[in-house]
Amino acid sequence: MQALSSRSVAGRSPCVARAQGRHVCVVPRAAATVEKPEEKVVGAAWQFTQPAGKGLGFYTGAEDGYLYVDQMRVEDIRHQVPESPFYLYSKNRIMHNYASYQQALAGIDSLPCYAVKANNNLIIMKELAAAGAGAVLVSGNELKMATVAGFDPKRTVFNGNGKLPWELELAAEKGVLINIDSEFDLANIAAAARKTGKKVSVLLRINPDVDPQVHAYVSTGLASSKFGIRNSHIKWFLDEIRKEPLLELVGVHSHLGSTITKVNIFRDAALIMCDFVKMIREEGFNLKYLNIGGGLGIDYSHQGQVLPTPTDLIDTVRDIVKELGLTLVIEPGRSMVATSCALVNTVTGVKTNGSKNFVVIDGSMATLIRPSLYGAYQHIELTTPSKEAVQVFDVVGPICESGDYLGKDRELPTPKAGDGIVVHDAGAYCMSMASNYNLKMRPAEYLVENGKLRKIRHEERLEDQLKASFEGL
Ligand SMILES: Cc1ncc(COP(=O)(O)O)c(C=O)c1O
Ligand SMILES: N[C@@H](CCCC[NH3+])C(=O)O
Repeated sequence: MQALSSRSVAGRSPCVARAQGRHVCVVPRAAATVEKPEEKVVGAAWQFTQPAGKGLGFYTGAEDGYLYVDQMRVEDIRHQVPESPFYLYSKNRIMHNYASYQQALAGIDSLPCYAVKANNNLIIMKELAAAGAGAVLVSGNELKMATVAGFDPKRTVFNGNGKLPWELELAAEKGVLINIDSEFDLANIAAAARKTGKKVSVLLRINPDVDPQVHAYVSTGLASSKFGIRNSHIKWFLDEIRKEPLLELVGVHSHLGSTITKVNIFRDAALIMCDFVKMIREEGFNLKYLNIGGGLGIDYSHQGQVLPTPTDLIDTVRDIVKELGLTLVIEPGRSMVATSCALVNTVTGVKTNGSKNFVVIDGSMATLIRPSLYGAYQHIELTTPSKEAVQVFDVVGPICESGDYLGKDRELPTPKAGDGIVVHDAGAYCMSMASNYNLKMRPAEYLVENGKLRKIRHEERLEDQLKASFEGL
């Protein structure tokens, strides 16, 4: 390993408790007025005005025990909103999370790209684009949506192991940075460049083969991964790129995985990438970008877990980026939006099978699949204080699958039909992974913004499904 590996990271701030998740504080109550869902013009970059923990995002009121979002009671919102379940977001929290990355990146050349796959709500994308974020995309439709949202295509990265010719042509046309994932992907990117006549800036996606210590389904940077090039073939890739006058190799990319909770993992990978950068430069390429992907985890446990912040993450690679004179590209998704949202559900009923108690709610694995798919924990609580007996419940949906659950073995005050119950940290990979299984309709989305409730996406209707089936009504 080269010089950097033996050095400690100068100026690294100690890990501090993440200012995310549930906070307890007293705030004045605001009435829940719903704004009409029509589009709003997005103004200049949003100014962050509230410090974390003071009515920022979701928290329990210390005096009344109600669940709040910013200054509004979730229970009041629930009574204003006709649909259930629905996703409820705090704009303050989203912009605070983005501002945390901006602050962390101070002092280095950087391109923070929001991973649209985490949440592709157009209004949320518009807010982040207006605040100056770039975007990381994995499909042509994400690119189209990002363009509508106002992201500058030249500040977007197109990633993926199965990019289609039409998607690559669109990306080439718009001047998007494109990651090379394999031999065939390189051939397709070159073909797109030739077809459009555009010069394309490309990055090589390299697997540093560092274990991110996460669920196998969200681990992406090992040598065994389906993503990225074969490292042993790197010279072949360089030779092929050299032969293509319309391709310019401008950087290297790695993405280790998601829900990562230790920043030394990012440093280990960055050091390996540093060796690749040096080797590629020696081959005569003028690299500008080191893209370390996304992957920073959040405290889903709500137990005050001490997790690294964006500053901890950036500080761990700061010296590497500076020494190499590169622009650092980051691709956060989860850590930008997860904590900004709760899925608000209604209790349908409570039952027992003799050995287990169940709270049956109207949300399900179709609305939010992470617990069913990964066994992921997302914190669950009632929207109102309760003096009912606390029991252990599985919180389940109505889908015709035994794997349809939102939480297992949760201690909750016994709720009754009609009560509000939320699944926390639902801003990332929840709505964007929702489905129509059992013909459940994907839910509406609401945003709390400046003390007001704004509908930012309609609930899907059965008519939409019938139209897609050429039937209409
Ligand atoms: C290439 C790439 N970049 C960025 C992300 C975003 O990751 P996260 O949401 O964990 O920050 C992902 C998803 O894991 C990804 O595959
Ligand atoms: N969908 C996953 C994350 C996948 C990240 C994309 N590579 C999750 O919910 O945790």
